[in-house]
Amino acid sequence: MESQNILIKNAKILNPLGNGKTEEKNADVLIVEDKISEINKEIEESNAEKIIDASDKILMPGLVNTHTHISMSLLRGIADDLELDSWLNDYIWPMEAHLNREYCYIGALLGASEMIKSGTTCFSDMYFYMDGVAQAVEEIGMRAVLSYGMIDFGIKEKRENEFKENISLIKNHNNTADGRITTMFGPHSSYTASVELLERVRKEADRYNVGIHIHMNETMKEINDSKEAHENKRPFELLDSIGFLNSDVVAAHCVWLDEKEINLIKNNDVKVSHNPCSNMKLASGVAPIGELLKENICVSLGTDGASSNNNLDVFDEMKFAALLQKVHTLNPKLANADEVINMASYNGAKALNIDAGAIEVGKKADLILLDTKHPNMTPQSNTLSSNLVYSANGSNVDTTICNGKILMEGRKLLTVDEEHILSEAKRAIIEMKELKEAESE
Ligand SMILES: CSC[C@H]1O[C@@H](n2cnc3c(O)ncnc32)[C@H](O)[C@@H]1O
Ligand SMILES: [Zn+2]
Repeated sequence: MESQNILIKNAKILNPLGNGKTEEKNADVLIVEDKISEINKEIEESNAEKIIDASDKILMPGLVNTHTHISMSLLRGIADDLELDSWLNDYIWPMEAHLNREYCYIGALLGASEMIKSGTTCFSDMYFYMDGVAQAVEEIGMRAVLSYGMIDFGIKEKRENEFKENISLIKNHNNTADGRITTMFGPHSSYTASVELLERVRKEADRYNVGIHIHMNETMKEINDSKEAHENKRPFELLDSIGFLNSDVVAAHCVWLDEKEINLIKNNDVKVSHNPCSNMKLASGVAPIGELLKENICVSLGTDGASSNNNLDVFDEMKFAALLQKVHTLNPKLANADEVINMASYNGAKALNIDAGAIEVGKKADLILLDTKHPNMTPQSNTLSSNLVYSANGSNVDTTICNGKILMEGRKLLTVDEEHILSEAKRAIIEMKELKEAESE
């Protein structure tokens, strides 16, 4: 993709400050190569090859989705209204047995298209055939942190294979695609990965200087099973006992936490990815976000896969994050719009160790423009945060820019053929269903 200087004129800017607050200003923003190079009242037009008139638009950082299984977009709607255990064991894993590199590549293009169209510029993914996912990310132009989902169920040969897969992902793709792709280790959870696997993940993550992406404390069953299997230790206590916890760990879900585990998260600076839609849909529970924020723990937002959500729209996730805490605690002040905007941008970037998530000179130019000329964005609320969290949805996003390149403008995807992706995705899921049918005959 060609690099061009982009000048965004007359934008209403919403900038997360990282302390749970936001600032609003009217200014022009100049993008040079992959970075924001100037923010000023009036920037000279001759500085730019491309000018975007943002008079009726809100400019904010691209959203960061810190927990996805992007290729699961193919499995959207195949199993609804189930709790996690049955959903995974009876429906998802039997279907995933028929995945291959090509399907994961197509699923990733489908998921990435949906994300770009709803304002997400970066996601953290844990799945299979990650080489195919990396190819999709490279082509479509998003930023992503990729991990291979490691499951050994205590089987040594399986464990060796999981390390081979994740280490080859790191060797082939860490810091590639102009720095847009980085990698992590992805042990699925402490109920599917053995202690031996988790201990080695810590060592290898230190050796390769990459982070760790893991599901944690998602259901009450998980806590009970952990206590039974590991001398009364809850999942975070187990990970603490093997020296696993550190500031490079992104823990998805964190629904069922006791006080001791919240202290472990805080003291080890573990990053929490909150997934309210998935937690509600799988009836997993309500994460104690108020307690985490009180302890200044870095909470970001994730959609989880499109099969437990059932979309990848982080605007939905913001709204549900705010509403769920209010109805659960009967406190309308909890998870306010500013806090939620910070979770979806600044905190997500911090969790994934990427230099984006805010509109500041020197940051990566990962930015989105929302069109305010829509009935649901009119009249404008008292604050831009209120508009964006409570009124907006992903289809209000007009323009998506990642690493200084325009990926969508006027709602048209520029780097890929959307029609082709949709038809390929339909073909892939039909083929997978046929393979599954043939197997059960
Ligand atoms: C080993 S790759 C990732 C693995 O995780 C499965 N998955 C998707 N959503 C969830 C969830 O909410 N909890 C646990 N596991 C989940 C996905 O289907 C893959 O098998
Ligand atoms: Zn998940």
